[in-house]
Amino acid sequence: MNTAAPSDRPLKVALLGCGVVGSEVARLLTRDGDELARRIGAPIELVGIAVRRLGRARDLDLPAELFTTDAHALVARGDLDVVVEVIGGIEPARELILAALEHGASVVTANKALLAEDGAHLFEAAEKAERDIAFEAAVAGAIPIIRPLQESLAGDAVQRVLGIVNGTTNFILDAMTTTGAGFSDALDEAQRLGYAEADPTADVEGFDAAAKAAIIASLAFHTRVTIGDVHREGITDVTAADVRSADEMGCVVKLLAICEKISTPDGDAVSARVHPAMIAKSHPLASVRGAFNAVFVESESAGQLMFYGPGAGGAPTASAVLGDLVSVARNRRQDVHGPGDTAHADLDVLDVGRARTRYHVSIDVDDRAGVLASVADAFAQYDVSIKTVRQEGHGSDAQLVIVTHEADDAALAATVEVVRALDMVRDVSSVMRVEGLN
Ligand SMILES: NC(=O)C1=CN([C@@H]2O[C@H](COP(=O)(O)OP(=O)(O)OC[C@H]3O[C@@H](n4cnc5c(N)ncnc54)[C@H](O)[C@@H]3O)[C@@H](O)[C@H]2O)C=CC1
Ligand SMILES: N[C@@H](CC=O)C(=O)O
Ligand code: NA
Repeated sequence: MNTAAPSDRPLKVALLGCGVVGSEVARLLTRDGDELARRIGAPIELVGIAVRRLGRARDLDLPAELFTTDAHALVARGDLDVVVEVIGGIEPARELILAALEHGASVVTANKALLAEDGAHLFEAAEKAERDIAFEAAVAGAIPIIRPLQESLAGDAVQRVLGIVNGTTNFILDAMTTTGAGFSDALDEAQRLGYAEADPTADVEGFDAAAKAAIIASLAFHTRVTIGDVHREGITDVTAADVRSADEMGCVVKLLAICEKISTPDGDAVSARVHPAMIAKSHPLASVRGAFNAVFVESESAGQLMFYGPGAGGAPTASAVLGDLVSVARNRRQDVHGPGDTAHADLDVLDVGRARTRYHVSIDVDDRAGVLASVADAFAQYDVSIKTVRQEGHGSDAQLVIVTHEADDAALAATVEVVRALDMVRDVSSVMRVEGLN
């Protein structure tokens, strides 16, 4: 175990993974090593890079001896100060991080999937080893959001966080909205640009955003939220018609992560959900384009804050990784460690049915007398109040487009079931939540 407090000796760093993010970290670490050493107060030495295959053409000017396929042996050297994990996925990333901490290294990771599934275990291991685990890159790429939640807002009471936290899906929805691009062409381009996860299902089905929502909710509300607690819907069912309807209402469609603290008769609880939503063009999140991300935080004393910037891609993510590297290396040098985990609030996580928002519902109907009254009755049955209703098309193309006032998710879901069963209703073709509209 590396117990020595390094004062002037070089800090030894190992890199696990040399893909989109890892290769950019290695490149910047090599190029800017002297400047980073001045910022840390000690030289840094990249002592090893774990890769899956040796000999792959990598555009890096580094000696071949640095590369190894034995990541386990690398983290077990016993003389490392910092291990940077950018392999991704659950295993072997988890066992490598735990071994790194056990051998006395602090850890920097971009691995939201692992943090959202088993963060508690990693934080506990870091605490026991008296080392840091830093993960700014895990949420919203280059945007500083982890540190603001952990430190800058530590004296405030965060009430709600609304974010666009997945670059790939924002890139796809933006392309569908602005150029009319098809879903799969836009996804191919996002993959080519290095935004997508190794398996892009994680992006388009909302798993990546749900992992980030779990991390945000845990930090914002000082509690434990795992990915399994987050209601998740992806963007694969969003159609060109949804995008058009949103536009007609003065909205755009975005994949949102929404984390809220909710008062219940039994005390405070949290809710975390990820789903596509129509958001008013006047809302600051509506203007987030391409692979950019933004996180909108509402807190008691600060009011509204927005954090905005590049949310994905090799260089932006490497920026966050290197920021963490400097920070944990400074701590190593002084033999101290950072704030660690605060999950003392121990709040219940509410089912999505308890979340309240507004809805846009498109219903394909028979164009005949009484249909509007029957549909309105179904909404009234569950106390879902209608704000606007309009009819589009005629005859076999008739459609009712309803926008509701705020209602419980469970009440809306029950209403939709009843509407779907009406014999004048051919289909409920789209149900989408609406945010940020007055
Ligand atoms: N690409 C992006 O924009 C962002 C990625 N992240 C996260 O950063 C991490 C890395 O992502 P990318 O670089 O995009 O993925 P990537 O798939 O390009 O790179 C991962 C690399 O790890 C290597 N690898 C897999 N198993 C290994 C093992 N056992 N030993 C050594 N190397 C191994 C793979 O061969 C690959 O080269 C993931 O956790 C991802 O979620 C976070 C923010 C943004
Ligand atoms: N695949 C992710 C990468 C960053 O976290 C995304 O698209 O946002
Ligand atoms: Na970040």
